[in-house]
Amino acid sequence: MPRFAANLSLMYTEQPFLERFAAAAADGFTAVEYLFPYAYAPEVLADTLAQAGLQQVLFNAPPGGDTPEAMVAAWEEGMRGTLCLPGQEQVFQAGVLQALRYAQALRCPRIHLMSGRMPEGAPRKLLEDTALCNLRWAAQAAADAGVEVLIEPINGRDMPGYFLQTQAQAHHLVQLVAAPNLKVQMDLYHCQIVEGDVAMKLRQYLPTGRVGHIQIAGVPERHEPDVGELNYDYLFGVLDALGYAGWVGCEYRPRAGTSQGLGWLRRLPQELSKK
Ligand SMILES: O=C(O)C(=O)CO
Repeated sequence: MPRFAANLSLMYTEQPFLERFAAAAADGFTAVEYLFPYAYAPEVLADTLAQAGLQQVLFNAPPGGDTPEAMVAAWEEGMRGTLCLPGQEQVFQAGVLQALRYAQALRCPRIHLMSGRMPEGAPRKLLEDTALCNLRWAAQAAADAGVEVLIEPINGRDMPGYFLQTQAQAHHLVQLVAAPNLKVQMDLYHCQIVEGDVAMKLRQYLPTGRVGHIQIAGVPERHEPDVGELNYDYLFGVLDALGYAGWVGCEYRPRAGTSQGLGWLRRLPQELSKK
């Protein structure tokens, strides 16, 4: 069975952020991911992880902005990364360097670079060239720090105009850059909304070795993975059959209480998550 990480941006929101770590550990998780660490000093987060006995497996580079306040403002204004944005290269690079500093302090092996929303009227080729240039730079900077960088296709219903929406688009960029530490973050929720055929997409892409992280949620409401149009018991079997050894991030909004909603996990025939 896969190894599951709690996503502390969407789960345990009943509690203040720093208390979510202990709550996840109390429910048996040994790993966490979340969107952004920048509102807290890295030492505070490292201590919180250590006290809860958790490992950090993923977080995002800044969505835009160059201070914690500006990053929050950028997110609230709808910025969803700068990877594909011409003219934002310096903001992109500063954000990656900031993320790598946190990754080292938190011993986190991978970071997600959000690709951004397409500016109206911008030619896709220009955005793709910008993304490629930025990815080459980021993969090298991250390799020097021993960290993987990920890009993720995200559905355009949740993020209208998002640059990367299909698995094929993300894998195309990863193949062009051809850096061993650049991979795709495959969120099965987004995959089902945009293109469907999820089991076959797993069978197509996992054997390439280009998928570095998986995330899950029920479709269409992004609740627990035991509700909605995807059959996750079946998909977890597909992951096992394909020998997927990475983490599966639980990036969903609990319907009515995070711990109360973990029945789907408790019913799985294995320890809750493995180191
Ligand atoms: O919205 C998502 O799926 C993300 O992973 C954002 O980082």
